[in-house]
Amino acid sequence: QPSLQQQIEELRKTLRHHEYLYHVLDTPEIPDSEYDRLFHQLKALENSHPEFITADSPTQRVGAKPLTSFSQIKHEIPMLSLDNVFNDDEFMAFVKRIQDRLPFSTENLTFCCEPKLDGLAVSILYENGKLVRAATRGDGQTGEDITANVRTIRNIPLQLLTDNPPARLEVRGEIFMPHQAFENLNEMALAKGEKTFANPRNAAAGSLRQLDPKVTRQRHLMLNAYGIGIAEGVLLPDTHYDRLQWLHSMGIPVNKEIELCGGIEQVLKFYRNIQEKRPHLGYDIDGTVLKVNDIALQEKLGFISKAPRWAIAYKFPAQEELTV
Ligand SMILES: Cc1ccc2cc(C(N)=O)cc(O)c2n1
Repeated sequence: QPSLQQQIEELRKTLRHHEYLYHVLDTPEIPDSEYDRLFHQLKALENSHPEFITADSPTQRVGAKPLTSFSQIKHEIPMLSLDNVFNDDEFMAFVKRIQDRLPFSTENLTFCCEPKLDGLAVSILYENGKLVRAATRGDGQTGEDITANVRTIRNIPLQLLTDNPPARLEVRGEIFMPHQAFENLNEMALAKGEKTFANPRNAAAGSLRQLDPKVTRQRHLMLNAYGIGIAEGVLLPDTHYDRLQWLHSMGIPVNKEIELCGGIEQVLKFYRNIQEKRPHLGYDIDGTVLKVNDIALQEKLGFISKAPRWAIAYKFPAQEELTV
């Protein structure tokens, strides 16, 4: 007969596994009713033995009580924004500037290409695999502490799914509100005579800046990771794409449209392909993000005053207000 603590730990492990399957892989193996049964079993055990409750338990997603204000967080590594291009020629000029700065002829530079989600950039810090802090990008140097709100977002793991987590790992990503959640939110707001949001990005921003996590929890936000900031006690893969796959393997959600493109033609093909898919992705994007895949090259290229030399956002032409 396993001890009470073993039963609790076993239930937590099972629930984390099913959260990962459902929220990150989109491949649930049990019906929601079974997940709820396990969740309530854990909740009951923890309620009858509160001394065993830990902050990283799946039951601890919603913060205790609302905050009265947000504290500030200084980013140890600045969160920079991206330079933009708006047509093929400008993109090709971007690539040429890169090639002029790299010694060898880089005819076929490999780019890691992804849709540019239209949400809010955040920083999420894991220490020894446990989510300890989350912050908005803010002005790039200082952001707001939104840890309690981020903990309520279902596809963000409270604990990394790995047996040997890095001492410190800062995940950077975009938090967004899918179209379905946005429509439901505005429908309910209308029904209650409350104000509606103009677009999913504003709705996500408003939902993250809630002082009461119980409100944030109802907003069905999602994260897609796009990079790594602080990384201590771990040897990172040496390409951007492999780093994203590594995050994904530990339970961090990554956008499934991301792919590697060798050379300008393939990148432009990716851009047009995402533009075609845009109307039915189920969430707002405002372009693509194209990054030199090789980390050593990224480091060689460095940053211009405010943005990396090694990455560019190739935006879509401005569209009349998105009718979601
Ligand atoms: C470096 C950087 C900065 C902002 C970003 C923003 C997005 C985005 N909005 O999806 C994706 C990225 O790969 C980004 N990468």
